[in-house]
Amino acid sequence: LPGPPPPKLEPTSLVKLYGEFTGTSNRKGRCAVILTEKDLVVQRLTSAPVGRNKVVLSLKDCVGCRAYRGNDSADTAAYLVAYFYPLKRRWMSSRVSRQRVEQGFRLASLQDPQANLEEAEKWARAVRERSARQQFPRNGEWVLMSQMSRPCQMMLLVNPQSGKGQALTLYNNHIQRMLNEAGIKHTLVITERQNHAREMLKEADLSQWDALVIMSGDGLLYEVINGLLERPDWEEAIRTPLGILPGGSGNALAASIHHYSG
Ligand SMILES: Nc1ncnc2c1ncn2[C@@H]1O[C@H](COP(=O)(O)OP(=O)(O)OP(=O)(O)O)[C@@H](O)[C@H]1O
Repeated sequence: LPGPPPPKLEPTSLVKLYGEFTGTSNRKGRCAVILTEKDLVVQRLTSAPVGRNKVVLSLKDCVGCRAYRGNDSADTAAYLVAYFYPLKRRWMSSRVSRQRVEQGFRLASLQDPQANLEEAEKWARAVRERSARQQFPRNGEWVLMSQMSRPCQMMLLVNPQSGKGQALTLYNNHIQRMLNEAGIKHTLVITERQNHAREMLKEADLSQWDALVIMSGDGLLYEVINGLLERPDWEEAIRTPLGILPGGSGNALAASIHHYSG
C-alpha cells in the first residue's frame, strides 16, 4: 500500500523548522510539525483529506513552550509541549473567549535520550522566540511581544472573600497553571483581612517585584493603590506596574480599565 500523502508544505522561505513527531497520547499517530514566523502548523500524517487533519495555531496566542524527558528512564523519547489561548466560540454561544489548547509531541527519532531532549529544547526555544517576535497594537502603535516588559517576579494578591470565593477558585483552576505555562514566577499572597494589603504595600520592599497583580473586585486594588500612595517614596512606588484580574462580583474597575486601555 502507498504510505500517507506528503504534507502540503508552506512556502519554504516561511518554514523555520520542520519535524515529524508522534502525539503524546497516541504514539502511532504521526504528524508533521511546521514552525513558520507566525504559526505552528500541525498536520496529521494520514491518508484522509488534508483539511480535516491540519491545525494552524497562531504564535500570537502562544503563552509558553517547554521540553522535558518522561518519567520512564528506559524511554529514550523527549517531549515538547506548547500552550495556546486562541479566541474561540463556545458551544451554543455567539460570544468568543480565549480557550486553552495544549499541543504535545513525542520526539523519539534518535537512540540517545540526550539528543532527543536537545532537539525538543531547540523546538521549544524557537517557538518561544518566535512568539516573542509577534506584534500587538498598543496605544495606536505596533509593539513586539518581547517589548512589553514581561514581569519575571510578580506578587499576586488574592482576596479569598472576593466574589463569594470566586477569586481563589479562579486562581487555583486557571491562573496558577497559566503562569506556570508562561514561565512567570510569582508569589501568592492571600489577604487575611481588610487593610492587610494596604499595610503590606506601605512597608514592602518594592525592588523585589516587577509587577503587582491584584485578583479581586474593586476593593483590593483600591487598597493596594492607597498603600503605595501612603509611602514616603510614593512617587516612585506608584510607578510599579499593576495588573488586575477580575475576581469580584462587579469588577467595574477592571472592566473600565480594560475598556479604556483597549
Ligand atoms: N480575607 C479577607 N476577609 C475579609 N475581607 C477581606 C479579606 N481580604 C480582603 N478583604 C476586604 O474585602 C473588601 C472587598 O473586596 P473586593 O472588592 O475585592 O471583592 P468584592 O466586594 O467581592 O468585589 P466587587 O467590588 O467586584 O463587588 C476589600 O476592601 C478588602 O479590604
